[in-house]
Amino acid sequence: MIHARGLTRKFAVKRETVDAVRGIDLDVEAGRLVAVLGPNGAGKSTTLRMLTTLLPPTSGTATVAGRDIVADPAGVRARIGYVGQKNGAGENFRVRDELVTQGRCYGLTRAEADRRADEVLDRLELRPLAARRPGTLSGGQRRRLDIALGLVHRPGLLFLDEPTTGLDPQSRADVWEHILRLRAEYGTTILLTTHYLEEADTMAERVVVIDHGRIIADGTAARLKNDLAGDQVTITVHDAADTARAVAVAGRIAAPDGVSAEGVTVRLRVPRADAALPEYLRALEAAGVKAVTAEISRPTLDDVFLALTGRTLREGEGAAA
Ligand SMILES: Nc1ncnc2c1ncn2[C@@H]1O[C@H](COP(=O)(O)OP(=O)(O)OP(=O)(O)O)[C@@H](O)[C@H]1O
Repeated sequence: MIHARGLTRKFAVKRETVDAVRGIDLDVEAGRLVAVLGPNGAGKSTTLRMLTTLLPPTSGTATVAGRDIVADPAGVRARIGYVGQKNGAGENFRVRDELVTQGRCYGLTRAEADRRADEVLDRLELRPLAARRPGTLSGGQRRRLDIALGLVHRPGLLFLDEPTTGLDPQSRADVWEHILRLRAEYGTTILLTTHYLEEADTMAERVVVIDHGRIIADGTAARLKNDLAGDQVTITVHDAADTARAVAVAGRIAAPDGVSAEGVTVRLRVPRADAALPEYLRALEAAGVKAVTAEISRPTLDDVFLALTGRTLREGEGAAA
C-alpha cells in the first residue's frame, strides 16, 4: 500500500534550512494498522503530508495506493483518506450535509454521495448528530466527524494525523474503538501519528519510531521492548551507605550502563527481571544489605525511546501540553 524510499523534506526558514525529514524508507502492506510515534518536531506530520501529496518531497520517491506521489498526486488523493490535525468540517453545513458535500468533492453523484454519507454516519455512530452543526459537537464527536469525512469516498488507505490529541481519555478510547472497528470490518489500511505512548503500544500492530526526521525503530511494540529496552528491577534500601553497596552488587548482575541510583532507590535494567530479582536479593543479603522494597516492571515504549536516544518521549509530551 505504501512504498517510500529516501524521502526527505527541507524547509527554508529565514536563512536557515530545517531538515524536517532526512531519508525515510517505509513499506506498509494492505490491511495494516501502523502507528508513527515520535516527539514534537520529529517529522511525523511532514512525512504524512508528503505521502498524502499535500507537500512535495525535496528528494526521494514513494508510491501510495499504487500511484506515484509526484507523478500522479491526483491518483493518490482519489484512493486515500486524510484526516489532518485541524478539524476538517466547516461551520456552514450540518453534519450530514458536510459529508454529502465532501462526497461530491470526490466526484460522486448526488445519489452516491447521499448513500455514502449515510453509510459513514452509521459506521461512526454519528446518525443522532446528523442535523447538528459541527461547532456544537464535543471534541470526540468532532474527531469522529473528521474521520467520517476522510472515509466518504471509501478509501482503502486512511492517514490520521494525531487523531486523539487534545481529547479527554474517554473520547480517546471512543475514537480508538471506531478506528479499530473500521479496520476489522472493512480491512482499511491505517497509518496514524501519535505521541501517546500507550496508544501506540496497545492499539497498533506495528510501531514506527521517528526522531529528528529518521526512522530509528520499526517493529511490533513487544519486539521493540524486548530487543531494545529490557526489564527493570527497582529496590529501595535504608540509607546512602546501603545505596552505594547495592550499586556495587548490582554491577555483578546488570551491565554498567544498566545500573542507576537516586537517593535510596537503585534500578537495574536486565533482560529478565523475574530471574534477576531473586539473584540480586541473594547477592545483597550476602553483602549485608537489606532491601526495604523490591519490584520488577516490564519496559514501556518510552524506555525503548530512552534506550535509543538518551531522551524520554514524555519530556516531549510535557512540552506539547
Ligand atoms: N511549513 C514549514 N516551514 C518550516 N518548518 C517546518 C514546516 N513544517 C514543519 N516544519 C519543521 O519541520 C520539523 C518537523 O515538523 P513536523 O510537523 O513534521 O513534526 P511532528 O513530528 O509532526 O511534530 P508534532 O508532533 O508537533 O506535530 C519541525 O522542526 C518543524 O518546525
